Amino acid sequence: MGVEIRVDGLTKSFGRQVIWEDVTLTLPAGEISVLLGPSGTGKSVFLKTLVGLLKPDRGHCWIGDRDMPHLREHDLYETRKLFGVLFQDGALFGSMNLFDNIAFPLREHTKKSESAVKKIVMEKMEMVGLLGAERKLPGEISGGMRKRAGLARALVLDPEIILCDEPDSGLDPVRTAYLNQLIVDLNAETHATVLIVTHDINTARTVPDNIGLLFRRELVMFGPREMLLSSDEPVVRQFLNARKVGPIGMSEEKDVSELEAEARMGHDPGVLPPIPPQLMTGDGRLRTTQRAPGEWLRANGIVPPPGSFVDEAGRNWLEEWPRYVAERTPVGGGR
Ligand SMILES: Nc1ncnc2c1ncn2[C@@H]1O[C@H](COP(=O)(O)OP(=O)(O)OP(=O)(O)O)[C@@H](O)[C@H]1O
Repeated sequence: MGVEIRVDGLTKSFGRQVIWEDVTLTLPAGEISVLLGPSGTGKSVFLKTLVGLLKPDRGHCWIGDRDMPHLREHDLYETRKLFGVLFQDGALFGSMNLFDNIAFPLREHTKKSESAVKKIVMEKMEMVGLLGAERKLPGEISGGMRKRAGLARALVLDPEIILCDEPDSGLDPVRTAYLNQLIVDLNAETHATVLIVTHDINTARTVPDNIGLLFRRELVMFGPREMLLSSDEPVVRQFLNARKVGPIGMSEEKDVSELEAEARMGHDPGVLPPIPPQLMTGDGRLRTTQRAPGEWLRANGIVPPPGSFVDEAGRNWLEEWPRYVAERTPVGGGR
């Protein structure tokens, strides 16, 4: 079962450059969260700080009763084993074939026999669709395959927490859809707590239980997917709807004159598009952390935009949900 991560008052700077200040949020155990933000707002720095690769200036990051920034080297090393991290470029060793790359954490952190290592590596390679590519070098395969190999490597220690830094960058939309499905299925199976950094708005809108947005050195908002998808907050609205109108400009933020010009031109943020149904497991199983469509909106008295929760096949999930749940029991609970 995944673990909760509580981030409290986290602040990070490099020299005089403050990256973000006073970030406070809770990543609920077993849920999928997405972190968004314009380029350079420190999303990768945030992931590296969570896993203890970077030290914050101040603040806490609690994994259970362990506060990552304040652990001694040995405890930090041990706690890191709870994490599986998919770095932006897959971070594979160029001189090792895929099998050895994926086996690396097992050989490094466990005393498993080579036959046990082989069994786990092959299982994870099958999971990400890489069987048959064991002997290939990272330089001989496509970017999408490298991502999947990076993901397989992140999974070999059966992590409680999975951090993915732009898993979809450089992937075509079809491969992105497959990877998103893989992450949702994995989460259902293992109950790992997942945090994904992405620029892909479709991923952000459909995959997570929660969404957070970094902008202007702070966490503007973090909460349930439906809360951000129905938010009036200009930055959140602009980002989640990929619009030009709003506070975010080409070089991070627009200045006052640009915003005044937009106002004079009569640009308005427009109507909210329909809220899409959340991506569910590939084989129709129910995740234990899955919330009912529209649950957060109903609890907060918000009427969703017309057409919300209708999928590509025209099914309305607000109506389908009770029957769907009645036919299923939640899946997983892996460990
Ligand atoms: N080790 C480091 N030393 C100094 N500055 C750093 C270091 N790592 C990151 N930075 C700076 O921190 C800022 C945030 O970088 P980061 O890569 O986290 O942004 P990001 O939001 O992930 O961007 P993108 O979406 O483009 O990947 C950048 O200005 C970067 O130059």
